Amino acid sequence: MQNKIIILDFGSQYTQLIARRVREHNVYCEIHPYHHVPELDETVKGVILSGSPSSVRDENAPIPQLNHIIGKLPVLGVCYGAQYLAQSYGGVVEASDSREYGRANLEFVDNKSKLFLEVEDSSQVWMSHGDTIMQLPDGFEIIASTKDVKVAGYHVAEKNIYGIQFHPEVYHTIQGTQILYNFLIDICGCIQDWSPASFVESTIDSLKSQLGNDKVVLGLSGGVDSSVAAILLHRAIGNNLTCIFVDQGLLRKNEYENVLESYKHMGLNVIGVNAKDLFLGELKGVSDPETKRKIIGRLFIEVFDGEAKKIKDVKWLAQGTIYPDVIESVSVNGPSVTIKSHHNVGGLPEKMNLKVVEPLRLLFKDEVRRVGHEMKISPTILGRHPFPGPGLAIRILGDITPEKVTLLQEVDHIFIEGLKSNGLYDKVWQAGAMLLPVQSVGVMGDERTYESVVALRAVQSTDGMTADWVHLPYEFLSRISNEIINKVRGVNRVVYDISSKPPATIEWE
Ligand SMILES: Nc1ncnc2c1ncn2[C@@H]1O[C@H](COP(=O)(O)OP(=O)(O)OP(=O)(O)O)[C@@H](O)[C@H]1O
Ligand SMILES: O=c1[nH]c(=O)c2[nH+]cn([C@@H]3O[C@H](COP(=O)(O)O)[C@@H](O)[C@H]3O)c2[nH]1
Ligand SMILES: NC(=O)CC[C@H](N)C(=O)O
Ligand SMILES: [Mg+2]
Repeated sequence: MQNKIIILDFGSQYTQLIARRVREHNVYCEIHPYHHVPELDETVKGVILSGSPSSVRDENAPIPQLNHIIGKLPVLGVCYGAQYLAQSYGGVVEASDSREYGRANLEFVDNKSKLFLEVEDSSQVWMSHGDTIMQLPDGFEIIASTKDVKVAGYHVAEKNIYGIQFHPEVYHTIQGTQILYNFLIDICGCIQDWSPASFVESTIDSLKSQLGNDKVVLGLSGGVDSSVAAILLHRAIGNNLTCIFVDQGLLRKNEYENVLESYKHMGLNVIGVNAKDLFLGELKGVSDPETKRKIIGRLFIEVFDGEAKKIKDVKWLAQGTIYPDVIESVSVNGPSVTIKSHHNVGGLPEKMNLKVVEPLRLLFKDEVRRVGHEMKISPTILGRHPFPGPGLAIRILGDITPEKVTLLQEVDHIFIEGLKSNGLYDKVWQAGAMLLPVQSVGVMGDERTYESVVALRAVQSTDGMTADWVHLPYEFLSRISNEIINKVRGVNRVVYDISSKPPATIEWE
């Protein structure tokens, strides 16, 4: 990779989207919190400042250190980023009556400006701001306006700064892709060298030099991420890699056997560990979601550690951690908050004997799949729905018992097999069932029942960061609901989750 873009995050809900759009142009980028601007080397070609829920007028408004950037690299400020730059050079930003949320059209656009080459005169853009740049500092030139807002875009030639009030990263900004292309390629001079093939090559090289002749154990789950990580590592260090698949007692029905079987022909060295009693024992009576996650994270590491000791001289633990796991788990991104502690990131114990290596830590799920495809991993593995490491523990709301696990495994099995046999599995990004800590009254065979409620969830997504519920056919839902209630003892009611993410999340805990 010869070049990259740095995105400074001020906590906008769209920061991840900026990253995705940049990568869609085959340009690698990294998100950093606004208060941890990384060292710049010659590979960094430009900087994008994100939007923010804060106002530049707030007393505690986020303020970045840009001294070593401005004038040296092209900078694009988006919304808050643009407002911040304008204000910091003496411009005026006010909470004005001309707030804009949603669609707007450019009334004026200087399409001779490098940023707006090819952008059409009345191009539709997407706005989301309450503050408005009322006055620009000297040397700032307006390059776009809307009906309500005079400064929808500006350029500072002397400092190589561009600012835009609208969001080029959202799909509703129709020419956002073009605008980002102009910034990345024409203004920053990036080479479009970020591709699955280049990722595979450069990752294998850097794994080789990072790991040398060291031994590594990898947590293998049968999922997409750890399978891709395993193949990358296997190509880099061969038999110094041992994969460990843990049955934490919270897997899907028959999952343990199926997964072990599916890895048989991949040339990997895989060890299966039955740790059901350990996990279920420590989780007994625990009902707080974050506590469950932390316990599970810790136990996984204990099991990996134990297995590593048996192999001797193991120095590293590899995991299939990907970008969303990191983003949601820790507030690495400064102002964005911890949503939930993914077991493999936020759930790790403070002290660890093994050093962690995570070759996919900077990728989104769809990128991981593309990398897997590049390495010719079987479509059956790459097409699997994601399944969280804590497994059914975060789908059983409240405390966990072996009986609840068995019940939910049966429900999940009926649902997933139903999706498969009806040709719906591949149309859904992720699906599963939740066991609610709720009993409801029913009537079965003329008798009163007082039994559990389960919720089915099926979502569409590209990267797990945002998701929408799938409009599964009523006919299908009706048959599945019947089958579950008829076959699974203890369930007398099935509901379907129709919430998107945000505001909900995919898993219920
Ligand atoms: N049962 C397990 N045994 C060993 N390691 C696991 C297990 N479950 C999860 N892990 C580790 O935790 C990481 C994160 O889990 P996660 O579910 O996000 O990814 P995945 O299982 O590899 O892929 P997918 O998202 O498709 O399920 C995995 O990549 C793997 O390293
Ligand atoms: O390995 C994992 N360990 C975890 O602790 C964890 N929590 C959520 N997930 C998965 O991440 C994606 C987003 O989930 P949420 O919308 O529930 O945050 C979904 O695909 C979830 O299944 C996890 N995966
Ligand atoms: N999307 C944004 O960056 C918004 C910036 C600022 N909070 C405003 O309302 O104007
Ligand atoms: Mg998984």
